Amino acid sequence: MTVKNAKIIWTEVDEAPALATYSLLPIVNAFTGVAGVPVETRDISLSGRIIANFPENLTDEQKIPDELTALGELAKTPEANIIKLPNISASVPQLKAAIKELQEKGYNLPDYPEDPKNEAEKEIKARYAKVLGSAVNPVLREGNSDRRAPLSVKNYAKKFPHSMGAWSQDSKSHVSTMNSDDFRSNEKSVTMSQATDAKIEFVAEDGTVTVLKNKVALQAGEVVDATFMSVKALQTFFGEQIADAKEKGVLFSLHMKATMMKVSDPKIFGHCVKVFYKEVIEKHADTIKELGVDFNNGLGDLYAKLQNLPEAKRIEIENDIQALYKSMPSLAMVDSSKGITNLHVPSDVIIDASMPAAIRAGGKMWGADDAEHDAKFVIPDHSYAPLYHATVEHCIANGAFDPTTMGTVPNVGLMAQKAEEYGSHNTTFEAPGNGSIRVVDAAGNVIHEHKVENGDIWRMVMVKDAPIRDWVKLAVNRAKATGWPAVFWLDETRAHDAQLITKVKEYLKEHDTAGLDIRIMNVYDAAKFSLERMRNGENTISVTGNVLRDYNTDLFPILELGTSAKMQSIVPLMNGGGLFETGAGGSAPKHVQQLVKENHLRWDSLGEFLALVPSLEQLCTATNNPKAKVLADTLDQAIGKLLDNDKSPKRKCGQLDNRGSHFYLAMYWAEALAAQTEDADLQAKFTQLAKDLADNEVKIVEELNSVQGNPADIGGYYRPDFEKTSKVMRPSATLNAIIDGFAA
Ligand SMILES: NC(=O)C1=CN([C@@H]2O[C@H](COP(=O)(O)OP(=O)(O)OC[C@H]3O[C@@H](n4cnc5c(N)ncnc54)[C@H](OP(=O)(O)O)[C@@H]3O)[C@@H](O)[C@H]2O)C=CC1
Ligand SMILES: O=C(O)CCC(=O)C(=O)O
Ligand SMILES: [Mg+2]
Repeated sequence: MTVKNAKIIWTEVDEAPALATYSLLPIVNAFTGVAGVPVETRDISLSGRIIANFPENLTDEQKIPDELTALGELAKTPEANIIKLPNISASVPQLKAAIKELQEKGYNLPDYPEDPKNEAEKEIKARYAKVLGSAVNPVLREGNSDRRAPLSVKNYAKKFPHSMGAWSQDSKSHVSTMNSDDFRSNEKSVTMSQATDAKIEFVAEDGTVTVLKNKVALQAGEVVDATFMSVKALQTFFGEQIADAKEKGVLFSLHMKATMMKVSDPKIFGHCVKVFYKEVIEKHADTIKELGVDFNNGLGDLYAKLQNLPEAKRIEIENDIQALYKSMPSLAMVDSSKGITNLHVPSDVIIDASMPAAIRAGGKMWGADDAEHDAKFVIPDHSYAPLYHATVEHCIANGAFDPTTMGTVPNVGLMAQKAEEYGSHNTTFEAPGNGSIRVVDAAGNVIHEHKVENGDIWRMVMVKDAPIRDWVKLAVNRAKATGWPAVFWLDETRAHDAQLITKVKEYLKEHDTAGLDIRIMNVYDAAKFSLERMRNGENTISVTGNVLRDYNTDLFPILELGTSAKMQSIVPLMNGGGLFETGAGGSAPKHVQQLVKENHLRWDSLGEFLALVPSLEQLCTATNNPKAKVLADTLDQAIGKLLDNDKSPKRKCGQLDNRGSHFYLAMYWAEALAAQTEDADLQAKFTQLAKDLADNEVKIVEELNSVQGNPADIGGYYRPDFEKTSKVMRPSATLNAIIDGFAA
């Protein structure tokens, strides 16, 4: 069946993947163009989304339509064929920086009102809230996730193993987590027997009722949880962990997901900053209040606002901060040369990437002395901390993993329709006082109720029935396709998981599971089981909820492949169609800094290459265009050759980088198209291109590599200048002439 308007949508995003697109997309367009495969771009970058939300302030030329909302709608239809590159999930400091850059570029945008004073400012803040945090992925993810390392990629890691830091059996590194009064222990969960419109209310101690959320539509069969983090317990926990890190002589580090959990986690982060810097904050309480410092934005917010003080006062506070460090444990650093600590910005240390990086490095993080040290990894809530606890424990006992012999742990993740915690932004609240917070159905029955204290972080979390059923199906399919054990990481002693286990058992009955090894294990046991098998070279599918989907798909690939950029990430959409995510990593801000400094971009576009294959296959089916299938098959061969010949970008300036790897992909792809005989027309067209690229290989690589070593001007960070960036990302006149000539 052909699908109307079928085309491939390539998303324009931020930072390193956006820069890579400047080089890669002209090549992709040239190849798809001659095969009649339509590829269109949509701007869902942070700056693009900001611009789209304030049309009335802008000139016609500056305006951008709301592409994200349109793509969100598209993702609910069978036509969807979206290649989704990683984008910035902005913290408040990043959002403010992006607004400032746009203002300087002549966009008449309002400042971000941190503390709105009137209705107009409240409205502006609400509009900016739409682009804050993880605002893109949950909108597009209308399906569950299938992330894995293709065999060719696994073989590449075996042939060209990445470095792994050594683990010592004397390592003092460890995970610290709460054991009571956190989200995990306070959780209550039910499965709705019928649909209702629920309300969330705060009932003060004097009985006054305040509505926190007027209407939450709940479906029959939906799993609905409520829980809270006690702020008193959290503060006590932070105090204890700071003292313990000092006593054990390890770095203190905090690992949160303040980007995706944009309401709860910045608050938890803020409490940690306030406990760590308590002495200074108390001593200068009046000044800090006057400055309007918001510690949820990190210590960096204090440093930024100190600039508004008279010099003597500023220096006094800065000196007090330095003096405080003498009595505190050393902090893990993000950039020791610039004095940026783990507690400076809530989006610098993001747990899914930060914990695997530390584990890969032998359980170490960087200290202020620019050396690696053992660390305390603080992960306050204990729902998912056992994953890292088990991994650290396993590595201390058994040493680092060996990429040449280890097995693989792919993931089937429950993600669709804003599943679980990652969809809870609109239903997370700070308790406005002492009392209780309750969820009440349309008939007035209480679904959940918790006694809370002022400032406690309460949230309601939902997952719908249809995504759960689809997730079980996907897990069974993957187990059948591989013959590997599939483990549902669910804990019968956790309220939410107990509801899910009932459903999983029910939905498994819908499939023929004879001969399959399907298990249900809690997080710690599942991690231990998978790690042990992985060490023995055995493969185990992890079937998890949304948070562990995120954590596992960075942790295991970073250990197995050195980076999650080499993952294949497919989201079969529930209404048909596909979302093809590129890798499982982020937008790598460090890579942009390197490009700007020395014109070397080490971003690996393998994720983009891998995403394009199933996207082309889907387009072939949707449009009945067999040429798209030929493109897909030959691209797959080209990727294999690229890996085999190790033409992936290297890390150091002067070596082959992102641009050079794109050249090799083009050459190998053209060669494969020239060699195939299925489509004579494509064969004829690509034979000359393959020859032109091969004949000029030395010259092109020389042109691409010789520009490196000097600063590169891309005319912006959040909204780089198109012309300047094109020039930087397409520096080979020879390659450009060949590709543009072919496309013409
Ligand atoms: N799907 C999405 O949209 C996602 C978006 N994000 C966003 O990305 C930003 C950065 O997040 P962060 O947690 O630092 O994670 P990143 O994955 O961006 O960075 C961690 C490190 O991973 C390595 N890496 C990741 N992708 C690649 C690649 N394609 N090629 C080579 N190396 C790669 C780099 O390591 P090295 O230094 O060794 O080169 C990089 O510095 C944030 O704004 C975050 O919100 C994060 C995750 C997913
Ligand atoms: O949306 C985000 O902020 C990050 C997504 C992410 O880390 C993931 O899906 O792996
Ligand atoms: Mg992630």
